[in-house]
Amino acid sequence: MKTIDSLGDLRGKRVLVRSDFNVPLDGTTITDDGRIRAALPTLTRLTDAGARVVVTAHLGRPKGEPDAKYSLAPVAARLGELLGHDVALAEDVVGPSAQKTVAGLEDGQVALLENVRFDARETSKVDAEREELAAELAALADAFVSDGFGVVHRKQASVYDVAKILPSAAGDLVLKEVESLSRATVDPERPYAVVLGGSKVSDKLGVIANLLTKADRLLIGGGMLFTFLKAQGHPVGSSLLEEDQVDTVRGYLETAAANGVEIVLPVDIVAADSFAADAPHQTVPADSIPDGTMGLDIGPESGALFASKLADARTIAWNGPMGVFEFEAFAAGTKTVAQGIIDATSAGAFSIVGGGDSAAAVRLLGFDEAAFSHISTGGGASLELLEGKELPGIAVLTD
Ligand SMILES: Nc1ncnc2c1ncn2[C@@H]1O[C@H](COP(=O)(O)OP(=O)(O)OP(=O)(O)O)[C@@H](O)[C@H]1O
Ligand SMILES: O=C(O)[C@H](O)COP(=O)(O)O
Repeated sequence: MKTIDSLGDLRGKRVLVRSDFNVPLDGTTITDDGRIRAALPTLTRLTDAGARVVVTAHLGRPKGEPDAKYSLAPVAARLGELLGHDVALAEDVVGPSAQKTVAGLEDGQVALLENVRFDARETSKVDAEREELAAELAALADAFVSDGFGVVHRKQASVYDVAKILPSAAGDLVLKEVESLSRATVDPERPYAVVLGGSKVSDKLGVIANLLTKADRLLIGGGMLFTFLKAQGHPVGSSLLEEDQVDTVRGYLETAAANGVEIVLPVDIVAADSFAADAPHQTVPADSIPDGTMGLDIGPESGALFASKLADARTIAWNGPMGVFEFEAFAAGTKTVAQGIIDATSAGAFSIVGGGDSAAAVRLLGFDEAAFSHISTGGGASLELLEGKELPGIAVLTD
């Protein structure tokens, strides 16, 4: 991959940086700023070099038009605090405000463009539409640095197309992530265990087919476990479910059995009456979730089972919390798995935590980040790398 050094002397140059600032928010309060902090090395390196830094990023999944709920204003404020000087936020993506903000930048200053997904062309499946937005972004800069590792699996204008127009390089975060994750993709030490959870079920079910050819054990928790339970013929109440994936998942179970890959499913579930922090709840066997209740965490027996399957692993990748860890009552499964991974790491395993929410869970639940071998800022991106896929936002930076 091309590095920032390859861009030459950047003093006085306008450098467009794609960062991943898709941080968890509670209203306008950032509940975990890990992704912003992870972006700082590249940003300060560029400002130290005298560049005029223009950052583009997304937040959430707005519908291709401005939506105040997804404004990057809280991010601009936090970034300014962390950098120690104000970060101007343009009111639009590439319009008059963006152009004026960039024109006002001095050497060594940083500005942020408003949520790039406020422009429908960013995520368009039509090449020409993305290319048009990429050209407008490129017109704001002299060079491009791709540093939003969490989004390099997206073939989007600010990630992929713009890199084809400007002299481009991978930022330090992207380089570090790719190097660390390669320990799990290039000849991993075995047993290799992958723990999957979270709520982006449709995104993540697809990765299982590929992981079945790479990992020795797959531990399934979080929102996707219910599609597995359903595939085994069990009731799941009103839990998260991808009904149209049930047959596919049944196929995964068969393939795993035929290939000698162990799929470990929870044996008990914490089922709640509703999706709320104070919802009445009970622990029930995984094969009999009562009607009208929803599974919001794996149960204690499952936690112990998962920990035992991690204890002798030599490589571990974890993506997605085991339950709704944001609510204290449903955080135990995620805590037990995090502790299991930490114990295995102390015993010599190489461990990767992937996913904005998983990394946030580790910090919010009070675990020491240094107790894991690598905490990735990427969710889908780290998973796709683990699957062995070529990521568009990486491929485009390769000579
Ligand atoms: N059983 C469940 N039902 C509903 N939501 C769940 C369940 N288990 C976990 N979650 C939710 O999953 C969310 C995290 O899922 P996600 O797939 O986004 O994780 P991630 O891969 O770490 O993050 P990202 O893809 O954003 O980097 C958390 O907010 C958590 O509350
Ligand atoms: O949170 C993430 O995983 C990245 O920021 C990508 O977001 P997306 O899944 O909405 O493309």
